[in-house]
Amino acid sequence: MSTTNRFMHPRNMYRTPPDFKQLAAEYPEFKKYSVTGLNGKITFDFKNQEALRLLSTILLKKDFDLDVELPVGKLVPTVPLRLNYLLWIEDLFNLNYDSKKKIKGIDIGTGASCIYPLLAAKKFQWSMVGTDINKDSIKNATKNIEKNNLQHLIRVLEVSEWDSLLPVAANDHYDFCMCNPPFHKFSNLNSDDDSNSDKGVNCEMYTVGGEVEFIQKIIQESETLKNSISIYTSMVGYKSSLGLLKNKLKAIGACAIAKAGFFQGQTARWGIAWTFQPDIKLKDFMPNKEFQKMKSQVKLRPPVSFNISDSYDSSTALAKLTKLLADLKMSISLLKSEKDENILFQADIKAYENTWTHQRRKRRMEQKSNDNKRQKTNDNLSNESDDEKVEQNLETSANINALFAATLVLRKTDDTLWIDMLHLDGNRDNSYQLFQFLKNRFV
Ligand SMILES: C[S@@+](CC[C@H](N)C(=O)[O-])C[C@H]1O[C@@H](n2cnc3c(N)ncnc32)[C@H](O)[C@@H]1O
Repeated sequence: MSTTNRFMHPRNMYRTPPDFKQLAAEYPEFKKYSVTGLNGKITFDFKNQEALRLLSTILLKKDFDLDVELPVGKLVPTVPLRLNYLLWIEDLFNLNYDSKKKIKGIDIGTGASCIYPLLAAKKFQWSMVGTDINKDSIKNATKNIEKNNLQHLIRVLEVSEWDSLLPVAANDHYDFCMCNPPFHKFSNLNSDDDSNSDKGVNCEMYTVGGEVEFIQKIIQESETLKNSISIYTSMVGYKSSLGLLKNKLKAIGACAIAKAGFFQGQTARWGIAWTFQPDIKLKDFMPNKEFQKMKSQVKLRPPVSFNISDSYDSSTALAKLTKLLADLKMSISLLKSEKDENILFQADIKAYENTWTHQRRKRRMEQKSNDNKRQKTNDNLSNESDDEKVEQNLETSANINALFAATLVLRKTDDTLWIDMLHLDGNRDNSYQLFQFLKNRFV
């Protein structure tokens, strides 16, 4: 799993990226946009819109058996992001509904691809109404629905910019609504402010007040429609919009509000959901936060220990350990051993820089840099620049946060000397490297 894909939804099949080699072998047109490196690895040109169009078309066919036409000049929908959003909505239904319940939803601004209704119908058998203001998009969306024989589950509606965003008649009930709104404000047109955004035609990506105004309109309509839709949701393009929208929802008395983070490749998007039904539960999906929580839960770890070679007695081992720690420029605060005679040394240690890997190389480089400095000083004796001093100060202040901290213990049981590292906190790779470094010097 690549670093950027580990925050995808756990059920998102693209956590394991597509096998580009296999795609190039199966789809000859794919080769046009991929380059085979000397190591045989295939790299795909993700910046090229034509390449992305082809990739999305292939993935929809291969993984969902959907025949989809993505017209030139229209937004190219990337499949992993669309799936992340739908899977979160599915999570919300899993929390509230029994799995057999038939689900009915609205997709505001379905686009020329009609991607959300197609995926929702094919993958979950949800029945969907998609809306759009663009005639050509509606035409192409209809074509895509017919090509896949999904007319019994999907209907599209051409609406006007001035109509309500939610086409809900009196006595209608929908289980949810979703929306991938035009994110940008018209004032930002051509400002190139989001290099990650999918390239689409203007009305697909731009709207008068940007996404906040667009979603606020959904919020206002929801205030009137209330329980006619059980769960209201929208995708959010800018994280900064989330707070504003949440406040608005609190002000109108939404019973529950939840947020989501959709992370895929280099693109991050967010989601917001709300309900006016007190019996509906909502839950956040913030995979990056859960990852941070998991990391902090492994802070306290069992001791990592090794026993010291017989060639050391207590005093030579203690002398060597204190010298090593001093040479490694670690911060050491000695801890009282609570009268346990077997504990020869106990201290909280903190490392601010990695001084234990590539020691020989570092010594050589230090030597070289000292020689250069000496030469420079000789050339220009009293001319140490203020810039250099500033740089040194910056370096020191940048190191204020420790790389990791641990408690280090040297103890004796029977006739054996032990070193333990416990309560490891911070960068685990670095702390294990230090552990290995000490072990190599004592074993
Ligand atoms: C960012 S695109 C999303 C397209 C598609 N849902 C997707 O995810 O690829 C936004 C869509 O909203 C449509 N749109 C803009 N204003 C609208 C409105 N007032 N009512 C319905 N759709 C609208 C645009 O034409 C465009 O197709």
